[in-house]
Amino acid sequence: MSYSELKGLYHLRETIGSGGFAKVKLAYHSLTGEKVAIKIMDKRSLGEDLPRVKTEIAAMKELCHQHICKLYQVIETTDRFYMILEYCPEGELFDYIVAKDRLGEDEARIFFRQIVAAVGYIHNQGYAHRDLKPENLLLDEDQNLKLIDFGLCANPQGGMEKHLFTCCGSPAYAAPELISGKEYLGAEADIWSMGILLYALLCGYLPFDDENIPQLYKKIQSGKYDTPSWLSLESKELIASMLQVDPKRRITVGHLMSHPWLLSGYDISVEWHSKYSWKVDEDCITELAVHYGKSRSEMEAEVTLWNFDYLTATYFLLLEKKQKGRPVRLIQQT
Ligand SMILES: COc1cc(O)cc(Nc2ccc(C(=O)Nc3ccccc3)c(OCCC[NH3+])c2)c1
Repeated sequence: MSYSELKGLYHLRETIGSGGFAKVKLAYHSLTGEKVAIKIMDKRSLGEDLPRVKTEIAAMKELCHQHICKLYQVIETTDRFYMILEYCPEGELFDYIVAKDRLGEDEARIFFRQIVAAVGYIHNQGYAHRDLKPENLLLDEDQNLKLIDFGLCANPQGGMEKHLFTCCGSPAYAAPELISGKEYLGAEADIWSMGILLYALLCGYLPFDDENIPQLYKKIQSGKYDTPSWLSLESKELIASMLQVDPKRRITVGHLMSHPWLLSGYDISVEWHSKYSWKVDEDCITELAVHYGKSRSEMEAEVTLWNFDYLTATYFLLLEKKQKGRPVRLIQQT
């Protein structure tokens, strides 16, 4: 494969993941030398999943948060989509839980606070993820969680969203109202999935599980699950407040943020605001202006178009370098 559209912009390395209609390759951004992940999708094999990609790209352009995997650039050609994404080398939360069997409350709390921060931000931006599960939470090099795969996300104010369930994902994380095909709100379904996630973190297995799908649906709709002895009273209460069959009785992400279980050991509620501001960083603008031989105001005007082109990627990756204490410098191209 040539991937000629990436030539000179990114140095492609090995494939680090391949799923249904996508392949993810490791790459280096040539101007900063920073590592990125490039998700490559062939339009032909996408078929009816093509709208999912457009949904995801539109959402990712709006969602910029420390616990959401960052989209740096989008390249669309006649045959392919390329999404240039934040590098998350420590794998999936799913594998992390399996490797440790289950997490203690303190470690689970660190991760769950990050998940609540990401979902709180998404809901505040008027979105719902709708496919929350440990496979969609990756760990970056600092062991921070990054939420990925917004292919099923939607505007939670939407009413009867199309019953997407049949085409994807494992039902084990799906809310009862989603399964019964009733009208549902994405934000409420996300809270249920977070309950399943917290249970999986603390127990190492799922509250509702069955190979037989109709049986699994019955268990989910019953809302009955067992709580192992090692769970504290507070964690049981928190899980119960999310795994409410009636979505109107379910806790909201706003109340989650100041729930006693999430606060214990911390004196501040979950900080869900994005650390990124759309206000540009002066040092990065200066370095870009020097590199491209433009004035700072010209450079700032071009960057703040946020075209998710190579310039957007270069700006965000320069900002990453600065935040990691590396020199805010571009590599002079020979
Ligand atoms: C918005 O972020 C998204 C959206 C999406 O649809 C898919 C992904 N997928 C990603 C993103 C990054 C990685 C990654 O950096 N992996 C990695 C890097 C170095 C070593 C090992 C893995 C990614 O990896 C896929 C394989 C991991 N199960 C997928 C992000």
